[in-house]
Amino acid sequence: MGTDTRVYTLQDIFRAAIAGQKAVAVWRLPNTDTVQACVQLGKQFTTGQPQLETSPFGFFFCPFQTSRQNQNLFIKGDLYFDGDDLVTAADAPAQQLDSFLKLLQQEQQNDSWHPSADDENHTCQTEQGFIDAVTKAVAAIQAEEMEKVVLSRNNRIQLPDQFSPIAALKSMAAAYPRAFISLVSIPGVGTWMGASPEILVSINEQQVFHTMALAGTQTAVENVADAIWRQKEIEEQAMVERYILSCFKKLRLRDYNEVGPRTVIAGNLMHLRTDFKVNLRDVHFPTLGTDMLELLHPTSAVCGLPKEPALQFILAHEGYNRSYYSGYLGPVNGSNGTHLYVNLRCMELLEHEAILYAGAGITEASDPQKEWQETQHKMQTMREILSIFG
Ligand SMILES: C=C(O[C@H]1C=CC=C(C(=O)O)[C@@H]1O)C(=O)O
Repeated sequence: MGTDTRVYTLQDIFRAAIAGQKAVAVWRLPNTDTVQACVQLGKQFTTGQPQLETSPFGFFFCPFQTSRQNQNLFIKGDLYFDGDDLVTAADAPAQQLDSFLKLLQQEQQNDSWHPSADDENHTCQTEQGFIDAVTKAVAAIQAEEMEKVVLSRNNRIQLPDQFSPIAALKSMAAAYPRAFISLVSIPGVGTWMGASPEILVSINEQQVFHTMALAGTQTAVENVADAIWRQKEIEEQAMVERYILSCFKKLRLRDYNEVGPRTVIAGNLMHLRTDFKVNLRDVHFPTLGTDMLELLHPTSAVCGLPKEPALQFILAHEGYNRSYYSGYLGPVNGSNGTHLYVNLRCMELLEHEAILYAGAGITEASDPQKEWQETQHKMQTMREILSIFG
């Protein structure tokens, strides 16, 4: 790896990536201050099932369900920005690196992004459509076709004239210190930003594997110790826990540490969360990250339980393509390890509009109107950021 001694800002790097038609990912891990970024110089982004242990450094961006249109993507870290320095990978293609550095030095002024294509993918469900789907889901659960299903929707809103992706990212980082903050922009694919509260799979520098069961939602109270949870949310979260435990069981892994459920804050909301950790050095299970990722996604926090009937219900009744919402994203084999988060509390950027995404866990005790309200509250996480631009 080589280090360019000139001082660049995150904005310089993002703008150069957009001007040069490069894929770029920017992220900030929870409870840290450093905003990191990586840029891929080549044009091949599609990848198969992520293999975490053997992957080069980069950033995965994977959909809820893979299809021809929504593939697993990988932004290889040809260039890495750690908040101060720009570092080049030893195998970065020399010619493309040269052109990129020229673009950087020219100081691009344009605050744009690789827009998502404005197609039928972005049809939005009406309030009545969502409520009808929830009503059908409750009936299907009562008929014992499944125990839980997560139904979601999207909503298009006009982007403010002054909108800037890097300014929005910085606002997210300041507003949501406990969230995983991200901005991903890929030519021909689109641009997504979000503030996720949910780890899917993470492996830190000490080789500690971490996943979590996050579910149950209510608006935040000042003191989390005062939070009172209804039976509905307790059961909803317990199902996610049960699902994670079933994945450990499939891998015959018994040596995990479980803490929770406890109440956690996520922006304007609170959730119930149970953390599961495994010391990979103790269990001698080097592929646990890859194996769990394959088993976990999509978890019952975004799909349902049992997984298959819940998935079929979603595909039949949601009425739109989730695309990369409720997929997963994050850096792999970086200086802080591998950190894949569920793509929640997010939005997709078209040229002049943002598409906000949110879902809610439906159980037999769900009230359709309340579930609609819950998706409104979840969309507030991104609305809040857009409102900063007036
Ligand atoms: C599906 C979403 O949230 C999940 C994560 C936490 C709580 C959830 C819930 O209470 O329904 C969802 O399972 C979303 O934010 O779009």
